[in-house]
Formats: sequence, C-alpha cells, structure tokens
Amino acid sequence: MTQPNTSASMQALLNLRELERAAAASLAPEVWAYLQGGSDDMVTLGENVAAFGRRFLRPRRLVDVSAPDTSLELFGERLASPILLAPVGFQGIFHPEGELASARAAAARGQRMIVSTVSTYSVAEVVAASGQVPWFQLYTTPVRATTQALIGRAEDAGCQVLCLTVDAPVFGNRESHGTTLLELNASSRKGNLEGLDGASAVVDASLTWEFVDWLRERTRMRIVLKGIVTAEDATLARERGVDGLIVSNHGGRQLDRGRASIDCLAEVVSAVEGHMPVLLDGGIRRGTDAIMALALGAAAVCVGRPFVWGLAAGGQAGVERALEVLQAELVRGLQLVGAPTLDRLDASFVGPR
Ligand SMILES: Cc1cc2nc3c(=O)[nH]c(=O)nc-3n(C[C@H](O)[C@H](O)[C@H](O)COP(=O)(O)O)c2cc1C
Ligand SMILES: CCCCCCC(=O)C(=O)O
Repeated sequence: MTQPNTSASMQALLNLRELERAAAASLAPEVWAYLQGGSDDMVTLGENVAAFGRRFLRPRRLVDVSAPDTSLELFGERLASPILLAPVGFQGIFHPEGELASARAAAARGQRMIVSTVSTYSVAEVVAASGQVPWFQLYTTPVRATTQALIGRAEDAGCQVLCLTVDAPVFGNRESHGTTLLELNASSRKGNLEGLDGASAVVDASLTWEFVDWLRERTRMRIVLKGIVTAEDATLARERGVDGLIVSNHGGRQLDRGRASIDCLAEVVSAVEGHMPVLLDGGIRRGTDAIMALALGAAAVCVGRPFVWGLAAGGQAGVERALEVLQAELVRGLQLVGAPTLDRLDASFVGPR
C-alpha cells in the first residue's frame, strides 16, 4: 500500500472522493471498515448522502459576489468557516499523529475541531500541539464522579463548548465493524480517560434529561446536544436552557432506518425559533451540501469521515487538503448561488426538482 503524504501529493487530489480513495489505499481493511461503516443495513448512512442528492439549488442572479465571506459568529467566537470537524474517536488508528494532526490542520485553516471523549490524544495534548482550543464531545460513564473529572479536564484545557452526544445510550449494531470497536475500546489509547476510575464504559443507558440539569450545575461551558433529530426533543432542549443543538444521526452508525440528517433539520430549526444555533452533520461531501444545510437553517455544519480521509491519506497535510477543498467549494458555490455572505442564505435557495 502506498501512502502519498506530502503536501504536493495531497494537492493533486481534487475532491473528497479522491481523498476517500487515497484513504482506502492507506488503511488496513478492518480500520477502513470501522471508518466507513454504519449500523444494521446502513440505510441511514446511505440516506445521509442521498437526501442531499434529492435537493436542488435555486440560484439568484446579478448579485455582487466579488467579495465572498464565509465567516460567522458562534458561541461568542468569530469563525472563518461554518465547516467544523466532527468528533471522531481513536484518530491514532488512522494516522500516528491522530488528533494532533487534525487539530494542527484545523488551526492552520482557522476552523474549529470537536475532540471526542475517546480521542487517542487528550484534549490537553491537542491544545498544546495546535494552539487551538477545541470543543469537547462528552460520552458519559455510569460513574458520575468520573464524568465530572472528565469535564474538569476539558475545562482545564480551556474548552468553552461541551457537546453531549445523546444518540448513543448503547452503541449501534455495527456488523461491518466486526470486533473492531470492542478491541479499540479495550486496547487503544484514550488520552482523556487515562487515570480515571470506571472509564472503560463510555455509554450510560440510563441517561435522561435530568443529566442535562446535572451538567448545567457542574460546568460553565456552553452545552450543545449532539444527535437531536425531532422537534419534540428540540423543544425539550430549549426548555432545559441548552445552548445549541447538532442535528445528527452519528453518521448512520447508531439507529438504522432513521431519517437523513438533512431531512430532520427543518423541524428542529423551526422548534427552537432562533433561540439557539442548530448545527448539522451527516453526509456532507461537497460545498453545495453545506450550502443547502445552511440555507435550511443550520448555523454551521460538521464533517466526520471526510476529514479522516485526509488524515489517513496524508496526516496534517491531508486534513488541510480536505478542509481546503470543501471550503473552496463552499466559496465558489456561494458565488454561483448569489449569496456572498452566509446570512444571505435562506430556504428559498433550496427546492425539490
Ligand atoms: C470513525 C468514526 C468515529 C466517530 N466517533 C465519534 C465519537 O467519538 N463521538 C461522537 O459523538 N461521534 C462520533 N462519530 C460521529 C461523527 O461525529 C459524526 O456525527 C458523523 O461522522 C457525521 O457523518 P459524516 O461522517 O457523514 O460526516 C464518529 C464517526 C466516525 C465515522
Ligand atoms: C467503546 C468505545 C466507543 C467509541 C465510539 C466512537 C464512536 O462514536 C463511533 O461512532 O465509532
């Protein structure tokens, strides 16, 4: 297997599909299966991408798009791009530098990364390596003291935003993963959990909305729920004073036969009535997908597999290339639809056939 890992060889890869092919050639089959796979029959995984394909853009003409600007304000911070790096665990299996490489790439491009609870490198190591303070994704253990210690580590690293993943009371039935997930949990480094008691179980099937109150009493970080897909839960989150939501089905890795993320967005956005930002992940493979999500009310989007393709293919240079490609597509797409800034987008830009 060859691994083209210089900046020059990454530049030759024109789009995410080409990065995906390069990643496939770089990874052992079981690691590739872990990255690409979903749950059960992987219907939701496929739908995440297919549902973007069922939508079409409605461009406006004769708009001055000579100075496109993709920056936005999110949780009191100015970001250069509405494209974030979704939390992806165990990045050390894709490249030896794992999250350190991803974080350096994100920092180099002024984009925000979300570090997983089960990252290979700890959030403190990520900050030290990249100079960027990421958001932190929380998986809870059934032991509250351990969860509290974990949150403390994120706070000590300077994190301002905590994303609680709410779509994983148990893990999905990932037949294509074989025993990889169990082996990863047992034998891979999990920097954030080192030295914490009871950290071998990172899901808690007894979690309820009361846990959000528990969290609120224990942290000043903004609380974002990752995995909300219905108006009902968006309303409960709003009543509980949550700071933001990520519409997500975990990249089709949890419940199968759930709807595509983009198909869940409108009802969630409508339920929160502008009281908090709603982000989306799942199936974004082109800048035009991001434009559709932003037009349908997402404040920002996250990508998971796409940046990992870059990581596997070329470490930091590969992640930078994945982000650069998507950002360039976003900018060009905004110019071609006639929306030079993100606030110009609304649902009128998206239609069915
Ligand atoms: C290999 C892999 C590992 C993941 N690990 C986590 C994780 O640790 N925590 C989490 O909340 N989501 C995790 N996710 C889900 C992503 O955060 C995100 O929801 C999903 O990848 C978005 O779909 P996309 O891959 O189509 O962009 C993981 C996804 C993948 C592919
Ligand atoms: C037992 C450890 C589980 C880590 C799961 C990472 C993840 O969310 C994934 O989708 O894979």
